Amino acid sequence: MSFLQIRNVSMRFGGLMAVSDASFDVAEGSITGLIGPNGAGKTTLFAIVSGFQKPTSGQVLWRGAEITARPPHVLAAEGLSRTFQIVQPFAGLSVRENIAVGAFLRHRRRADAIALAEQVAEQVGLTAELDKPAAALTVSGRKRVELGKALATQPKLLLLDEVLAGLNPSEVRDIVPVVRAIRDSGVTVLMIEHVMQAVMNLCESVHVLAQGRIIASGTPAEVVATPAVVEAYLGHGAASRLSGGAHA
Ligand SMILES: Nc1ncnc2c1ncn2[C@@H]1O[C@H](COP(=O)(O)OP(=O)(O)OP(=O)(O)O)[C@@H](O)[C@H]1O
Repeated sequence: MSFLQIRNVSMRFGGLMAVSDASFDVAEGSITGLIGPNGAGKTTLFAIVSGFQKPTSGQVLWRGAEITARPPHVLAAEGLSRTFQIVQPFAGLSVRENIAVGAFLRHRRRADAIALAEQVAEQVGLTAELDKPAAALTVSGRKRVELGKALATQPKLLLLDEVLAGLNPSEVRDIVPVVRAIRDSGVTVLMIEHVMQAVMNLCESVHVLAQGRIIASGTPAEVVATPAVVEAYLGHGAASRLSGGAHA
């Protein structure tokens, strides 16, 4: 049985099919990538999987049970959490308190939530920043807080929406092992990512969305060598131009 199954999911906004008949599976214990050009429908698909949006049609199954349109807080309690592309820490709260917001899902007592937050802060490399106001952190620090907040809900499946966007190459190199360690601790990861260096390093399998459709699935090396993927990113005819088969 697949851990997560996305079955023929479509999402229409007026005349626009943001996601069109998308199907793919995520294996338990994997780091799976979801890539594609801007506007391909990746965030919309995440919103559907995490219960923030109800698809026009199709189903999401998790551990064999249908979870389509189950509310986000119910899914979080069941072990499915997500991060957001635009990170918005609670500005008046410290890093410790921000991460504890996630931990309160599992603990009623403040002391317990804070203890879990401190444990998670170590996992995401924020121990030295625990007392700082979250708003005082760099982009990279705020991304770690967002990751920590989701991790503090103790997910079994973690959806990461562009955690590496806006980071410089050395910051990306620093976060890649953090994501890998999260998976190694038993959390299945599905990540939207534009930073291909990280996708190549981290993901065992990748699904490519373009104009709402899954156009390729495979290992990172397989999908980047797929002509349809090259064309989705670089335009019609790009694949044959790159391989020297035609002249622009
Ligand atoms: N609530 C909405 N109402 C109308 N159109 C929407 C809505 N949400 C997304 N869209 C449209 O759906 C399409 C897919 O958007 P989505 O944000 O899912 O793409 P994406 O692949 O995540 O893009 P990016 O990589 O730029 O974040 C876009 O054309 C977007 O404008």
